[in-house]
Amino acid sequence: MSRTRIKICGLTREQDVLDAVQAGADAIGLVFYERSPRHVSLQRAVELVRLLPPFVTPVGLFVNAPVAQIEQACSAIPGLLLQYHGDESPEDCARVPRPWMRAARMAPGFDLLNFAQQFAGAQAVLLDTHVEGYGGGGKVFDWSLIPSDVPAPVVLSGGLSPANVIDGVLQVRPWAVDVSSGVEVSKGIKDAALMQQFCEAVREADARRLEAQNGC
Ligand SMILES: O=C(O)c1ccccc1N[C@@H]1O[C@H](COP(=O)(O)O)[C@@H](O)[C@H]1O
Repeated sequence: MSRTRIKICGLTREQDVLDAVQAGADAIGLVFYERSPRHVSLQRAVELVRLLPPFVTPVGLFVNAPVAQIEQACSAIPGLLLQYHGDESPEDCARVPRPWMRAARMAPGFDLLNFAQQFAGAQAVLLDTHVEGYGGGGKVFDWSLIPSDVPAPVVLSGGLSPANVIDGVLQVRPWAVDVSSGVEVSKGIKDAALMQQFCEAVREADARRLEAQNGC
């Protein structure tokens, strides 16, 4: 069993990046969507990424962005993983030759298997709750909507917090979890203790999975 990877999204401040790394984040998310309260400029993103140690991945979140903007971000931030969180088509997602994942907006009736097949070039599908706007709404969706045979690594997202992430990991068994609102004091301002609790809860869930697997 591989441990559950952790992405903390929507970082805007140096101290939050340091605290996220200290807590054990595997990836940090930088929101390049101008309408988000967590939006960062490219210059700011570059400053934040400079604080990352090796093996912590910067993720750039885009919503229907022009290709030139994505290319500019990729040139400025080597190693940027792209998160497409809008209405991008599979062709849109493949335009910039970088690893990418595509967000699915989960709601009753949504055909996730078909979606994952359409976006077969993705490194992962990120499952977020269907909310007004595009995401970061802090709302949980019904995890029973997720089929057991999604043909791509799953990143579970949408309203996760230290209080519910153990259940999420045990029920969904995702490749990774992604959190934003659930570790914030206000939009774009993270809380060190909440990030720590979130990462500890994921470790606890992994330990319980391992125990169950070993029949303890
Ligand atoms: O964070 C945002 O403001 C945002 C804006 C537009 C699209 C996605 C956004 N955030 C992503 O939404 C999910 C769920 O976030 P939350 O934990 O429910 O707040 C997550 O992947 C964020 O990266």
